[in-house]
Amino acid sequence: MTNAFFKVPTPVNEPILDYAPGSPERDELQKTYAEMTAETIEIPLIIGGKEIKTGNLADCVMPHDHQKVIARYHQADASHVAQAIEAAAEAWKTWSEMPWQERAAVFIKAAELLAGPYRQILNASTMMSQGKTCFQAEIDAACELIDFLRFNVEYMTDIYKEQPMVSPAPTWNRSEHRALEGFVFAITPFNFTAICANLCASPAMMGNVVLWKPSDTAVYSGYHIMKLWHEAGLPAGVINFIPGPPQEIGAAALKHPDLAGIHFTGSTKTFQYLWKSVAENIENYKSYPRLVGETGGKDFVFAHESADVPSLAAALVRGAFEYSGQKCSAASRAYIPTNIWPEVKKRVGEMTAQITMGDVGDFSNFIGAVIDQRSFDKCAAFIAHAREAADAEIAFGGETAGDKGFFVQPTVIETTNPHYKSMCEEIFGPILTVYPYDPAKLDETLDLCDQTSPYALTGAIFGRDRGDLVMMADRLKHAAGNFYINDKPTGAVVGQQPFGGGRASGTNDKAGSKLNLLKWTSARSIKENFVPPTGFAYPHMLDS
Ligand SMILES: NC(=O)c1ccc[n+]([C@@H]2O[C@H](COP(=O)([O-])OP(=O)(O)OC[C@H]3O[C@@H](n4cnc5c(N)ncnc54)[C@H](O)[C@@H]3O)[C@@H](O)[C@H]2O)c1
Ligand SMILES: N[C@@H](CCC=O)C(=O)O
Repeated sequence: MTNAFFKVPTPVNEPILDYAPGSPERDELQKTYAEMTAETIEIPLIIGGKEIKTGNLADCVMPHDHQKVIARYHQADASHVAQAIEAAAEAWKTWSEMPWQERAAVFIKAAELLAGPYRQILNASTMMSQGKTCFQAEIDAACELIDFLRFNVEYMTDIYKEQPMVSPAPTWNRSEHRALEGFVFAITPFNFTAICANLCASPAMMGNVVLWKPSDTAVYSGYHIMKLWHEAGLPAGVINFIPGPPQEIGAAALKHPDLAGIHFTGSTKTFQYLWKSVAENIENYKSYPRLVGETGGKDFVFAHESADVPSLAAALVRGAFEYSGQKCSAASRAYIPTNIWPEVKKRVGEMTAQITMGDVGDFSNFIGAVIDQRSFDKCAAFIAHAREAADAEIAFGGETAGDKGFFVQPTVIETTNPHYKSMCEEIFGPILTVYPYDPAKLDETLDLCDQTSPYALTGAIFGRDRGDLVMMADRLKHAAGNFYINDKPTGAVVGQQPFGGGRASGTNDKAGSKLNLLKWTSARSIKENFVPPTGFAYPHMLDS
């Protein structure tokens, strides 16, 4: 029992290390990467803190060298889901009752471990399994995850501090926040180690227990996250790691009466499937499962003719091609006025030609490969379609090479048709489609941008005149949950631009914010009456 209102350490964004030649962080990361790629590890399930080997093995490979097996992981089946639910229920008894400051301490410690000894382990594992360059791994697996952990602890205390405004005498009104009754099912994508960890950590921080099904292409970094939680002192059974076939694991968890929430990031199609499954089972649950999903995007850059050409061109290249366009925020369609397009195109072409692509262990590369064969084939199909189309052409790039790694050259498609296939559909690869528009048709082109895709995740506008910027921002108000003015549409930072989109892009619960944490708690309003009435009659019933 402690008598104090604790104040948590004030969160600050983790500084991004630059990995310049000769820097200590570069040496350490290169050494860690070399050591980790030299061995093939075995990855068990982790249920109730115990390692479980099912014998049903699958491989983890590197996207830039897909013959290189870095791990063999044991896959769960429906029986392991049942075990994990049991282990989680057991852990819930103590974890959901643990004082908040003790839960906070686990995640603050995890942040410090990650800022220190775990930094290069998580960076190297993200480079190896998800094909990120050192810089892209650093901003994700190290900085963003540290920020999620530190800032969420602060947001959690903000939630707990909020109390009813009024307690008329002789009463005292109070609010308390309970864990959800049951387990949260965290289903995570391949592309951000920080997102995968946070989808588990944010419900757990609020006192919940979690079943975690990682993407089959991010099991390797996921396993290292589990080690981080363990070292930070997270009790057994709070987060249970169950990689394996999505349909089988999903079906077993989704129909269970104790499903209290789904914390998902991934494609729109998968989230819609999950939502439908919950709807079909709705009568079987003990409570209404909370559904939080951040999903696909078709993110845009829209330029006014007054846009600064050099910064617009740089934003297109970085926004579209960093991490091979595999950020949900990546610029994938652009609307550029015809009177500035020739100059923008020249600059984009010059920069694109300088992009280096290859093994991410070679720090001179700007990008690696796309995640897997499926993604490679999808990119190749979009490129082939553009080569054949009468209303589109390949302006730059367009080469692919899949023998050693899943390499797709950064590609710019130019189209005369604002509804051309790659202006509308999410690709999730290094392909940017540009529609040069007549500047006299600004108004209708803004409508096109707003209405062309079902998504509303990120978007950027470029221009100089404040009146034009205000008008464009207003017209595109619902087209993006993360909106940028004269900047690329990627690279949101926790504590600065909480992340998430609307329409088909998700429930917009803003990862890395109080809004998200509120989903993982069930409030109880308490009224205490110090002088309760002793009779039933109202004053108007009394004799005068
Ligand atoms: N909005 C955001 O914040 C955000 C962030 C990152 C990625 N994304 C989106 O994620 C997608 C790319 O990630 P991905 O390829 O890993 O997505 P995905 O939908 O293929 O997979 C996401 C997760 O869902 C699981 N899954 C798939 N089918 C399932 C089923 N039937 N039952 C249970 N689980 C199932 C997968 O195994 C994986 O763990 C893109 O669409 C991207 O835009 C969105
Ligand atoms: N938060 C990241 C995108 C996450 C999705 O993949 C960004 O803003 O670039």
